[in-house]
Amino acid sequence: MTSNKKETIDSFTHKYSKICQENSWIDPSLYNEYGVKRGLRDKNGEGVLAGLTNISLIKSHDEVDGKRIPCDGKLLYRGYNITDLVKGFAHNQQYGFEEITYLLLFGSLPNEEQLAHFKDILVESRNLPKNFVRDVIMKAPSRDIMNSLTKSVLTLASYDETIDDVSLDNVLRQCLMLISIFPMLCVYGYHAYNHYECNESFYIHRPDDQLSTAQNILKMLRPDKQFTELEAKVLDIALVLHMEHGGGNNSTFTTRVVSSSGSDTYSVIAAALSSLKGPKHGGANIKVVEMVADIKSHVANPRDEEEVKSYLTKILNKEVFDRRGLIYGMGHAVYSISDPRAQIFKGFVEKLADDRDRRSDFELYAMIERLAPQVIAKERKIYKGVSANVDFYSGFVYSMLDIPLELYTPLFAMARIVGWSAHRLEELVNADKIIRPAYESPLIDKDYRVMQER
Ligand SMILES: CC(=O)SCCNC(=O)CCNC(=O)[C@H](O)C(C)(C)COP(=O)(O)OP(=O)(O)OC[C@H]1O[C@@H](n2cnc3c(N)ncnc32)[C@H](O)[C@@H]1OP(=O)(O)O
Ligand SMILES: O=C([O-])CC(=O)C(=O)O
Repeated sequence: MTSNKKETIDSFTHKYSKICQENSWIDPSLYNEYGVKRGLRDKNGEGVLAGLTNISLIKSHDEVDGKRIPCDGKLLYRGYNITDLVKGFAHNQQYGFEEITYLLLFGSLPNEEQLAHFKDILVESRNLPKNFVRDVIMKAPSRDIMNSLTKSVLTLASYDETIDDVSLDNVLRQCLMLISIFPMLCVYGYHAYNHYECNESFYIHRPDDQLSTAQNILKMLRPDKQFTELEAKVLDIALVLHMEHGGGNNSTFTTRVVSSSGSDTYSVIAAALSSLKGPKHGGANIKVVEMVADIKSHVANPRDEEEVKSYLTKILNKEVFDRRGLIYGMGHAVYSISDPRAQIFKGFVEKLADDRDRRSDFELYAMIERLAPQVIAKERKIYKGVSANVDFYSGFVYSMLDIPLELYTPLFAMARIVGWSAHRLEELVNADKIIRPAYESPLIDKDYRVMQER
């Protein structure tokens, strides 16, 4: 674009964005007047009921004498406590991602034979169309691997002759294919970016049919294909913790909404990915790591609580960092006292940090986790507690596995594709009704005026 053209457009958008701001503004008091729940949530954090699901259950409070009393967060996948599931496969020295995929999609834990067969099916489903890496992934590589993943998903639709068939067996086939190829789409997308934009060497390692999803991610990522058992097990747990979180989280609700219009699997998943990458949702894991780096580079003594507190206050007041006023990795739309997934991360992050010589970083994270709720409560009106969410420690864990920052949110997607798939199937089986909430409007009638009279 010539600099003249750019100036013309910039001056138009500068002027008209102010007009948009003025004409789009709705008096916040009208939300109360019309009984509209901002963000579809009550002030105490309870979401508007939008559906029923058997896939997972999230508990954040107890009902005592008709009152909501916040409690430690609890998450059940198909009725099983996430903490027990993780303990179960970790105790058996197994990888959990494939087993929990089976559980979330089909509703029950697999026996050995069912799991072995299911793993074979995932391997069989892991097929990229001929030359897809060359023709799609290597074209216009971007630092934003979520966008590159979305591009790949939408392009895959062109290779599917039954794209519009929303019968369950076809949708399940499409979902299994996406679940098994997401790691390739993300890791190869990163390699293309790293080569073309960062001048690094380009290599494509193929996944190994005998390895688990977590092992294959590390194998495809590393130049020498090498990783330790501990690294792969830690990544596997991280994947399991991110697989599913009810029907109401922003990306799964998007899955439900777009599925309800009758759209195809590729479009549904592209929409869910677009939701997940937002910094208030899955994109927060990148932001947390950037925020902690920013704190380290601006606070003279990161061990000094008062200095860290004062910097966190500046973040909240939009004076520093990305000036959005958010302390990333803290707070949740549902949980108040704790997010069980953050607790599980915390259970092993300290030991991992000691192993990796990152003790001082761990201490800073732990300090932020302790101070942020106090700072947020002081500066904002809090109706329920604020605590660390799943995104708080995940990025730190990935950094200790030497996973590049660009892949943090894509890793969330590689796991959540399973939850989205289960919800898409559940929506198609049960609801079969277009989702269409209502918007109240304070508009008044205006008389139309022809162009010459305006
Ligand atoms: C996988 C996931 O999606 S987990 C969430 C990942 N996102 C983040 O970590 C980003 C930081 N956190 C946030 O932005 C928020 O906590 C959210 C979006 C997750 C939840 O927001 P809400 O549902 O509005 O939470 P809640 O009702 O408890 O918030 C009360 C007030 O505190 C503010 N608040 C909550 N958490 C934070 C935070 N981390 N930083 C700054 N302000 C916060 C809210 O903006 C809200 O203020 P408002 O009424 O002026 O809008
Ligand atoms: O439930 C939410 O709103 C966000 C969340 O934690 C998730 O999707 O994992």
